[in-house]
Amino acid sequence: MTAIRHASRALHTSALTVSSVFPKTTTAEYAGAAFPDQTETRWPDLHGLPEIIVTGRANSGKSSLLNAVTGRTGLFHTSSKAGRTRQLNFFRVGPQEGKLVLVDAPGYGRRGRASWGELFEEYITTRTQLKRVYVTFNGKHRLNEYDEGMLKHLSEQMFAGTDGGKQRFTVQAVVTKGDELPSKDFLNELRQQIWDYAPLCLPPIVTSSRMVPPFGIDALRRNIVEACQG
Ligand SMILES: Nc1nc2c(ncn2[C@@H]2O[C@H](COP(=O)(O)OP(=O)(O)OP(=O)(O)O)[C@@H](O)[C@H]2O)c(=O)[nH]1
Ligand SMILES: [Mg+2]
Repeated sequence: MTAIRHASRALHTSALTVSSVFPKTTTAEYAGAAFPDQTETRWPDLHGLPEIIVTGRANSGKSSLLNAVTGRTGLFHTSSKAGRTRQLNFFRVGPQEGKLVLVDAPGYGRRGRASWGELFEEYITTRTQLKRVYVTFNGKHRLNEYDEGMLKHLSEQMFAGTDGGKQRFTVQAVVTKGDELPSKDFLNELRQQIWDYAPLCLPPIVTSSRMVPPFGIDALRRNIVEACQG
């Protein structure tokens, strides 16, 4: 069984191209969830498909971003009220049994909850198929202490538990709500702040899920496919 899983993982990853994962009509389907406050977390078994997870402050536009990435409007539930996503939601993307998995996380910060943070922590420390963590920053706001804490923490966790210093996952910044960015200088400030706290964080991709057509999404799709090839 394990051998079959390894073989199928090799198949999944060898053929990854942007057009094979995200064709004009992208196949994306709900593949399970992991819930906070469980005595033992039950993780969806997705046969080792590569995964990426999207985190960020509550209401920063994570779920809207994933709708844009999959070309949907309501696949990922969104709300103008912070705290809409309350569990880790797994979505398989790509034809047949899927090529990769997108994971939508609850938000952190003043409007987040400790148990959501614990679930995220368990995910990033144990999920071996995790390839890249995407951290979203609302283009209207400066980083706050929660963002700084998350960036520092991810910088440590990237290498945690690996003897030879092998990186367990990479971290990519994404500026959301780019339609509301006050200025280019503000973006440069955000970029600098991110690097101050996470020097290895990949430079921000600027996006807007609200613009028609959405902005920066092709770059993000390419980035996701590249992350999942590794
Ligand atoms: N202006 C603008 N608003 C956006 C954009 N993307 C999302 N929003 C709005 O931001 C709000 C929050 O969006 P969500 O996608 O639910 O944010 P989230 O980070 O998933 O929120 P939680 O799950 O509550 O943490 C909604 O009112 C969205 O319409 C964008 O690109 N531009
Ligand atoms: Mg959400």
